[in-house]
Amino acid sequence: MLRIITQQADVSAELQRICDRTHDEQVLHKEATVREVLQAVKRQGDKAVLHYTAEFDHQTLKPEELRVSGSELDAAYQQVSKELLQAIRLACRQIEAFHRQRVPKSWIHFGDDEVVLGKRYTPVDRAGLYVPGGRAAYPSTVLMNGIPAKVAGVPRVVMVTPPGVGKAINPAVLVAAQEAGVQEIYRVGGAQAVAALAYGTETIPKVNVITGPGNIYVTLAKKLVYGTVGIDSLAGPSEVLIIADEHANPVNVAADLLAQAEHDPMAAAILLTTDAALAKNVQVAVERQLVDHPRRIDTEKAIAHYGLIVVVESLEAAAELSNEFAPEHLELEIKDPWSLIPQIRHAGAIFLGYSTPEAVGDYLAGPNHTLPTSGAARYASALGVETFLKHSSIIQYSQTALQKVAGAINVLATAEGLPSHADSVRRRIQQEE
Ligand SMILES: NC(=O)c1ccc[n+]([C@@H]2O[C@H](COP(=O)([O-])OP(=O)(O)OC[C@H]3O[C@@H](n4cnc5c(N)ncnc54)[C@H](O)[C@@H]3O)[C@@H](O)[C@H]2O)c1
Ligand SMILES: N[C@H](CO)Cc1c[nH]c[nH+]1
Ligand SMILES: [Zn+2]
Repeated sequence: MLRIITQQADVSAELQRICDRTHDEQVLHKEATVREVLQAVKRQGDKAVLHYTAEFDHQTLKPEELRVSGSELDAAYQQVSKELLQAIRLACRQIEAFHRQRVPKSWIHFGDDEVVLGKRYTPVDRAGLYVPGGRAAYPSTVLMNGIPAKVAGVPRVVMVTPPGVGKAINPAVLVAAQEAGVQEIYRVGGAQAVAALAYGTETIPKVNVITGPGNIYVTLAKKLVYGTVGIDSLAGPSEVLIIADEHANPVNVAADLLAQAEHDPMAAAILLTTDAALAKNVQVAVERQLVDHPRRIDTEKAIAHYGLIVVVESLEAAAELSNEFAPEHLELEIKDPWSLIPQIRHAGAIFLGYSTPEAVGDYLAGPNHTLPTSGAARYASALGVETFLKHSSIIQYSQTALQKVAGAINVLATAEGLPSHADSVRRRIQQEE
């Protein structure tokens, strides 16, 4: 049952508990498992990858089966319906159109005294995309990761995803990969997949950046390999926070809460509402919608542990609580959503109005659905083209320009106790004189 509390109760502490669910003490034993997997893959390569695939995914693979073959890729097109292929292609077009807007561009500025300054963007050489596959198949995540990587111009893009029953990968995932231009796919998931991408194995190449969402094991692994490789953000178990007023439809609000809760027993679903009657009606609607839910057990777990309805005093109070939580997805199911926007400071994606279910963003609105969770939206953002790019600063000085700043550099270098810095400038000035 989805709990209802009022704002008088210690709401902030309760929201913090839900927010911290992936980095609290209860996940420490999972972190120990992940550390063990990372170390083993680093030392033993494919052997460890295959061992953990047998242990956690219950699939016994030979090393040569790790990479998805060309014939399996071709066959996938025969296994998906025409409607699914059309939907994937529509999503592709919309996601690509969105991500092509405002791609960071290199720039150069020619200033006085022949000083040239700028930034030069270059893609990483190799990117590794993690596509989840434990509890559901995610062709949409293939597109959300593969398309920005291709738009960024990454020369080698590889994808990992867990093997399903009979070692097979969901054909929709394989079709989505090909539509996004990704051909190099390995059947491995969890922490062992992240480790393989971070350290490289005999079969799986080491990459420069690992992107993509995943469950607690994947997210902890990404956190631990950060530094050896870059990562997009900590995009862990899904979450939604809905701010709703008395005009919101309780059945729709309930459906949106369940749409995130159904991802994972560690998913979070929170409603902040100014209307006590709506709170009760949503609670009832959630129960009803759970009755025949095909993913009932996991979804109920998420709702029981990380679900909450709070009756708040005002929309402003709701916005403040939402900022404390910093949700992955924020829905504003209120009459004038634009009026609340200035108060929203931290959210991965914001969905405005009664007719914008979060699912539209999950699949095909265009913006990326790989988003920071567990409070990471306070400092991180959606995956984007820039995730696959880095920039080098460009600096060129003429002799005249150097002469003008030599004195100041000398003072700064002396203050820092770094004489060779000062010397490297002074020598050039003296050479000219
Ligand atoms: N934040 C985002 O942007 C976003 C987007 C899409 C999905 N998601 C989240 O991605 C996740 C997908 O999770 P999933 O489980 O379906 O797929 P997954 O691929 O993330 O995880 C499955 C893998 O977890 C590993 N694993 C499972 N149990 C284990 C155990 N006991 N010990 C060690 N490893 C274990 C297995 O190796 C398996 O391959 C969900 O939490 C969903 O909410 C987040
Ligand atoms: N809601 C997920 C992000 O938390 C993305 C997704 C993919 N498919 C369905 N939903
Ligand atoms: Zn979703």
